[in-house]
Amino acid sequence: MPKVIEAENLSFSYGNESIFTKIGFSVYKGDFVAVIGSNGTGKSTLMRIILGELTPTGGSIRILNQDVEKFGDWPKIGYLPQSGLQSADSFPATAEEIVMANLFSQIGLLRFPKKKHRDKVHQALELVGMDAYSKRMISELSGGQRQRVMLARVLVSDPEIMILDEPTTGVDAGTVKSLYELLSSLNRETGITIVMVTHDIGRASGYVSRILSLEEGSLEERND
Ligand SMILES: Nc1ncnc2c1ncn2[C@@H]1O[C@H](COP(=O)(O)OP(=O)(O)OP(=O)(O)O)[C@@H](O)[C@H]1O
Repeated sequence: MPKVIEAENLSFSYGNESIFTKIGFSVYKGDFVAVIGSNGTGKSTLMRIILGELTPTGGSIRILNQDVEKFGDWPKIGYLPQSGLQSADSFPATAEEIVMANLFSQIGLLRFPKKKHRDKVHQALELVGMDAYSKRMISELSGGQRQRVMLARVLVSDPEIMILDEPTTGVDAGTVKSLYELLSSLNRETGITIVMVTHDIGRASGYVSRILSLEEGSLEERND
């Protein structure tokens, strides 16, 4: 399988605080990778480096065969940041609008969505089991329902790679299971590559194909 993310000798520091040193890993097309590690070991930092939001202090990172600083095809990468919409209590938008917002690069900011865009939004909401809530204000949804809407928002642009930073935060055990099942079936059926930061490896390990562990500045593949 081709490599879709490749890190070599990657180091990162915030000022004098070294977060990791000379780590290396590859993610292959169709992988479902869990990234685990204790609080503060740099998992979110690593995701933000993959996304080109932070510049490494050493080494290189390539995404879809291009150096990340030259990469321009960001619609192919879907990102669900940590605690995406958990605190959006007064956010004045419906579920449908939140998902649609991720299509504006295709629609054009000042144009109106066409039927094909509306259909895509509904398909994405249906995929995560939230189409019945499409007209609901996001502030009127539970934490788990918001997380599903955020996943639909990532999925609507048909990304090749999804980067999910703790997608199950604030989600009850039953919903966690169905979210993992959903991710796993998307991964198997569409071949989408998923990189997911999680603290919940106990439950996630049954669904993911590989586990990368970031501890004390080093990254290792776990085979359990
Ligand atoms: N903008 C920043 N400036 C300085 N230090 C930062 C910044 N962001 C994060 N840090 C520090 O870098 C370290 C790694 O943070 P990061 O958020 O990447 O960890 P994490 O592994 O995702 O943690 P958690 O599991 O708690 O979400 C932490 O010690 C954190 O305090």
